Amino acid sequence: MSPIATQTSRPANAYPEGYAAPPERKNLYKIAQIGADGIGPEVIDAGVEVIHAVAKKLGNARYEFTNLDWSSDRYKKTGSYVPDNYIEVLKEHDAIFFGAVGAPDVPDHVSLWGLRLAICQPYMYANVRRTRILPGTESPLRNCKPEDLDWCIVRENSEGEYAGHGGRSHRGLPHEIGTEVTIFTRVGIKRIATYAFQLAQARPRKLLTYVTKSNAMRNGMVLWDEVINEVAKDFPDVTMDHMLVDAMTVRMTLHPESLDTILATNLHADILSDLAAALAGSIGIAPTANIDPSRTMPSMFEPIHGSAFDITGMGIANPIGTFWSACEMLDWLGEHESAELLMKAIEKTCASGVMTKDLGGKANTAQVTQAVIHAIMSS
Ligand SMILES: NC(=O)c1ccc[n+]([C@@H]2O[C@H](COP(=O)([O-])OP(=O)(O)OC[C@H]3O[C@@H](n4cnc5c(N)ncnc54)[C@H](O)[C@@H]3O)[C@@H](O)[C@H]2O)c1
Ligand SMILES: O=C(O)C[C@@H](O)C(=O)O
Ligand SMILES: [K+]
Ligand SMILES: [Mn+2]
Repeated sequence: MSPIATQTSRPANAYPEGYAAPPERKNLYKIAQIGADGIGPEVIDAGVEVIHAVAKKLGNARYEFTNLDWSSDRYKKTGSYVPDNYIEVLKEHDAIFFGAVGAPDVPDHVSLWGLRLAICQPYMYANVRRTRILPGTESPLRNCKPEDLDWCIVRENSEGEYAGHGGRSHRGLPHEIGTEVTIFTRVGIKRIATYAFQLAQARPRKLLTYVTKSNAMRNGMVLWDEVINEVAKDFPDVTMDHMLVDAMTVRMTLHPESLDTILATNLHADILSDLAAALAGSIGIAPTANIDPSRTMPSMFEPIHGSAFDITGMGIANPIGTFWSACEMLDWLGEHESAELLMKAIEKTCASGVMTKDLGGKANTAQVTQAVIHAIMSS
């Protein structure tokens, strides 16, 4: 167990700029809008509204959204989530603003691979997931104050347990086999580790905890440990420690203040980031940035949650995770002032008690959206 570091100030939405030059400011940004399934379109429509409000307030840039119908409905009609030239279509945009994919009448592995993974897996190897306890909201952890939980999880987004390798044989027989082959490569580990160190370095505490399971998993996870320790030599100013993933769940719950930047594999970070969102109050608040650090592809921004069949169409989905994802998008585009304005408006709205049911409030999606827009316009 590592020493418990003390909290400094709240970090800005800092992204490392070590791979590609920061983008040039533009007057007009083209955004691919993919609400997709379930509550996805509900929260993305709300997100588009607040981005337009930010643009109106600051008058520094405009945002043009291309509303793409890539979804399970499209799949059911045409047999495909995306058109054949989907990468070319996306490349005409500066960023992708994504809701969620998954429908009750399509197998989840078909929908996920048909859309989210088709876009992110080959191109956006860094999945960045920040977590904080927003003002006016509460952690389910007893005595956990907002300053005790301020994390940035870096999830490997291209390989690992979700590489898509494996197969099925002897179908339907008692000795049927299914394999899910985990792929770890030196290249894949080195690039995500470098990214995570740069991100940790950009945050005030300069503290990186990396997570593996290199006791039971004795090949690929040991390669992770080795490569991360090699990369660490280039970042002497970053304090690093290591956790096995099972013990990490305990540390997140009992010593949240001891963590800052967290690096983990595709599967481990998928699970730990949902846990992080819940420990900060709700899965409905947490953002995701799927980043291509080379800026060859537009990066994709989405709330951490899925399509939430149980509340679809009720107008009660929490849009904060989507708004925070919009902040991440604006920041990645280089519109730092816009990102800051939107984050302040989110915080002000939560602090005023206008919140959805998942956070213990009474407001619906539209009321939270209007409150955030009001906070933007009156700032
Ligand atoms: N990135 C993605 O597109 C993504 C992510 C996760 C799950 N999924 C897909 O979504 C579908 C449902 O998955 P699931 O149920 O495991 O996870 P989920 O995130 O959709 O829902 C889990 C629980 O959290 C609640 N919830 C989620 N977002 C909320 C919000 N904004 N406000 C209030 N409550 C919210 C839901 O009502 C549900 O009770 C599946 O098809 C799954 O594959 C997609
Ligand atoms: O892991 C995925 O790709 C789906 C979902 O669980 C997510 O976290 O985005
Ligand atoms: K999502
Ligand atoms: Mn997930």
